[in-house]
Amino acid sequence: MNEIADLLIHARWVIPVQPAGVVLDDHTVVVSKGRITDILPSADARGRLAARKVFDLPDHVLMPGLVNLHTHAAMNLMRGLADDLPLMRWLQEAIWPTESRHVSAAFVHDGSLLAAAEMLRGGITTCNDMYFHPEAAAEAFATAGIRAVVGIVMLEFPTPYASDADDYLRKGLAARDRWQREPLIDFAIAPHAPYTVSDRSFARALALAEELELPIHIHVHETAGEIADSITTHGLRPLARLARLGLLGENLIGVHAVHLDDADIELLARHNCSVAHCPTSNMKLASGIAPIPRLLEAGIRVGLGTDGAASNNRLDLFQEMRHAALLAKVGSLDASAVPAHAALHMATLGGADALGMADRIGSIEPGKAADLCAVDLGALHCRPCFDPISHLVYVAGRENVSHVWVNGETRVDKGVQLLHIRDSELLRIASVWQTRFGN
Ligand SMILES: CSC[C@H]1O[C@@H](n2cnc3c(O)ncnc32)[C@H](O)[C@@H]1O
Ligand SMILES: [Zn+2]
Repeated sequence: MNEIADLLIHARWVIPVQPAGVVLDDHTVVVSKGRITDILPSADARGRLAARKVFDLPDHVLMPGLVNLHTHAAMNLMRGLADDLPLMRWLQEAIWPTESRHVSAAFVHDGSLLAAAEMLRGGITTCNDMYFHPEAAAEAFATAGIRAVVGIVMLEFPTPYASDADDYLRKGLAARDRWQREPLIDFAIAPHAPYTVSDRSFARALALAEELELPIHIHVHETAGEIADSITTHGLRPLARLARLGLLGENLIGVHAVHLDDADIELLARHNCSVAHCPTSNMKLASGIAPIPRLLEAGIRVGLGTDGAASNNRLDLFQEMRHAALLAKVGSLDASAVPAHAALHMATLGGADALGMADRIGSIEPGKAADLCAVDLGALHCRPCFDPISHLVYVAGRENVSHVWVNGETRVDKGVQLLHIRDSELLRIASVWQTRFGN
């Protein structure tokens, strides 16, 4: 007699992502104790296997949960506050002054909870976050039941959260100690950017990342101005400076990486760094077009990020997949650049690999965590469907996400509100902050 599984998910198509480009017709994914235990034809599974819960998804793709490789979740509370500005004016004239007035542990908790709900409903099961008060973000992510890598953030200048670089690290490490036993929460060292962190503080960040075996999550080469300023101040481009400081390595996730010359790409490849590509944020802040086809050609691992809701303004990885594919084509004048399967890989296994989590998440393979997303392609705008991978990138949107599971737990069912947090409560939280912002 077979053991009873926890979940059986029968889907019209299963797209495991690994092996690349494979689409399994009418397959079933079996889940027990939070892990994927088998993937087999539904004709073999039906009638032979039993489970506590069975999902029949006759018009759906079942795919790995999406990995948001770069976000500032709490910035959901600043969505639409400052649009149509370039990065440095956006930060210096609008965002940093607002953050210094409003950011608190409560702000970060509430904003991160709203962001987690938005992400889960859009099929995102893991996020790599960078923001103040990581202890409050971790609490919100744990409550929402999203997998998260929480940044131990670090800046040189004082904010209401911390007084100097050492204080940021001390507080971030205390958050890590407190949340270390929570299975969905991991940590990274997150120095904000080369232009806000000193050589001395980078040395401390590196020592900690090495000692604790943590990823390093940093904005880098986002604008042309950042590079010119670094040459003036340090006599080096930012990536060359980070290389000299010993920061470049397989655990480094460089966010944006828009303005790269051949030597920068060679540095990233030689040190086996990865890149978080944020196409929508790069367009909205007019930062530029990241040379993703050249990075992929050089063997650099690339994942996709939304950035925060104040520079995107959606936490929507379906949008990022589409923008990544389209922007690569227009940037290289090559219609074959970043085909649909490459965009899907970046949004799943590429992000997992960058986080050092490819053994746990990012694809549908036996032994991995059951972080899964079902997309209903039964709608009129998705028919006919000749290639479900093409439809995921070029046709479907987050509104077509019907089900989401994290570690085998159902978080979203039939696209309706999160199962364990009421929309009415989330809307109440959003309106409290809107009032505090004076609107
Ligand atoms: C220290 S917490 C993170 C810090 O980063 C700011 N931020 C948000 N988006 C960007 C971006 O695209 N480039 C640089 N910095 C960014 C955010 O407002 C926080 O201050
Ligand atoms: Zn960012």
